Amino acid sequence: MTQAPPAAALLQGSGLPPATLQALEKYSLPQLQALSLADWQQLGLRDPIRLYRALREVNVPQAADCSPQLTPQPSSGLRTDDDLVDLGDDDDFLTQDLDLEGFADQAFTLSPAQAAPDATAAAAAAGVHLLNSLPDAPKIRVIVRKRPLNKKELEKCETDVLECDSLAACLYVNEPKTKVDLTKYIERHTFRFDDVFDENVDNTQLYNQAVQPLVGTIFRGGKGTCFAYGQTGSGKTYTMSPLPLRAAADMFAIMQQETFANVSLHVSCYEIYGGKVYDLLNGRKKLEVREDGRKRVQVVGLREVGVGSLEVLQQLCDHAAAARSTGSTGANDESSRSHSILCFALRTNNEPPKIIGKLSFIDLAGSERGADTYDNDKQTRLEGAEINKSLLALKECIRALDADARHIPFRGSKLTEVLRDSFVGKNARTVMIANVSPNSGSCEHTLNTLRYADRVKEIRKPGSAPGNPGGAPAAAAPPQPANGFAPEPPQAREPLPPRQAAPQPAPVPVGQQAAAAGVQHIEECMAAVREEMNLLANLDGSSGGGDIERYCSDLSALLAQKQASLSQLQLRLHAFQQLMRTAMNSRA
Ligand SMILES: Nc1ncnc2c1ncn2[C@@H]1O[C@H](COP(=O)(O)OP(=O)(O)OP(=O)(O)O)[C@@H](O)[C@H]1O
Repeated sequence: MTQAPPAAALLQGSGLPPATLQALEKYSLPQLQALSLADWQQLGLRDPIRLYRALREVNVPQAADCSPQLTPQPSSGLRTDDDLVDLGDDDDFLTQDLDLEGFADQAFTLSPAQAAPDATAAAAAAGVHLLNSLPDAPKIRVIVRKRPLNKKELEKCETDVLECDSLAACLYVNEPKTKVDLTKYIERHTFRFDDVFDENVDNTQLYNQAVQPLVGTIFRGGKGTCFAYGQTGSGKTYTMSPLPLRAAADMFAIMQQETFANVSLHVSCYEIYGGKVYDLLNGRKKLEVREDGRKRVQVVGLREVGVGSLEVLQQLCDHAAAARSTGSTGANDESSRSHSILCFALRTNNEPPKIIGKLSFIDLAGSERGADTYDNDKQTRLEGAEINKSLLALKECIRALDADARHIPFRGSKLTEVLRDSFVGKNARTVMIANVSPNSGSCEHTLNTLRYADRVKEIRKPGSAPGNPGGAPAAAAPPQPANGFAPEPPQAREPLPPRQAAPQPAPVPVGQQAAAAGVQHIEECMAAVREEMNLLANLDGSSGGGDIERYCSDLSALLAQKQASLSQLQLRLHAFQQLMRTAMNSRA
């Protein structure tokens, strides 16, 4: 313990209770500064929020010594001055509409100093150029990434069932099927997204094309969210893990310009596992999610760390990755069963600090859960049901956001609850990356992933460009940022055709088509039963009124789906009967 002057002496008259001041006799300001609110609580310091505010009022020197470490802390190069931030309790730190005060009137142009030909000016100029070159991101962008066949799949002589047409942003799935007479055939499904990346596209290309525009978004006072969805082993982590570093490199470059001299980058990282939230930068500390008086959801006590370099960020990412939990399931031994969320915040350095932009990267849990329902114990089943619930809720929220719906069902899961702040607001932008495996053995899961992604964006009417949902007129397009920066318009793509996920049957005789329709119906029924079982398993975990209400509404949605499927089958059968009659009449 250091012999520096006790914090108590500097905090006399700050309004802190005598008991707290007495406890502070043991600590210096730098020591306190190096700890989080949670650490203070562990040290027995009462009322940490008041303490934090009192510390803000005194001229707190930079932390030179981080001695009383209670929890694992990434060490070298860390800026600890903002470790004390508690997103959950201080309103100054989270604003519904991000605060661009001080930036609002500034155009991103070179100052005379920046125009001077020295290294600093050149870096600043590069930052200006980079920001100006980033187009505004569309409101919701859905892309698909196919991974290559892996060694194991090649050894098993599995075929590649995916064909990508990147120019047309189309993906074709050649699904191997068996007819009722046991002959084999291929059913071809066509999907179209905002972008389709084949196995030759590397992480750099993916970042530049799909994710980098989000960096521009956050420097213009917006919020960016990028998440990866897909079955276990489809490449979510491979895709997501380099993105934060690449984004941070661009952020640091942009921050070289004078306009952002007073802005610094901060990161937090947490995991949602079984509906509970764990801090990945604070020894997997369990965190509570609460709604504050202004109905804003806060992750209380989440540790946020100032990041001054890519090296430090790399260390933090490694630390978080190691802390992320994996479980063993019947579906995959190394399956990741949690959602991990890494969140960047751009803050001003003045007091109180203001957030000017937020960027979140989410590596979702594996989307496949059917196998868990049968193969594993109750705990695993419950986890699977929780994951299903959150993925369903996520889809519904994005669909509602894209449709500018008045009610967004954020309360549907913990995941959507904590993401609410990232999704809402006129300058919120989302990129969904659907990862798919190419092997024939994964065909069913691949189709499920593509249908999920397709549903996320299906409600955009033909004629509406990405980011301009529902074919709304130009006046309803995302507004210009307040800072005067004029972004390039989102890249125009020809209007999306109506939903194309419905299987296109190969030209086979009418009788076989009818049988195939029957088989498809059986498969849909089985999927619905599995879904119902998941809902029930989930209900099993608790008997709260909210859960029962959710169960009823989920089940009711499922039943509606079943009814629609039955009606569709009846229509198809009727059409087949007509065709058969016509054929028989023409023969007679
Ligand atoms: N585009 C790609 N190019 C080359 N290899 C890839 C690609 N995508 C994934 N892989 C490889 O495939 C394997 C599985 O990828 P990854 O771990 O990212 O899957 P995941 O979807 O995150 O799975 P989980 O849900 O279990 O975490 C890894 O060995 C990874 O290196």
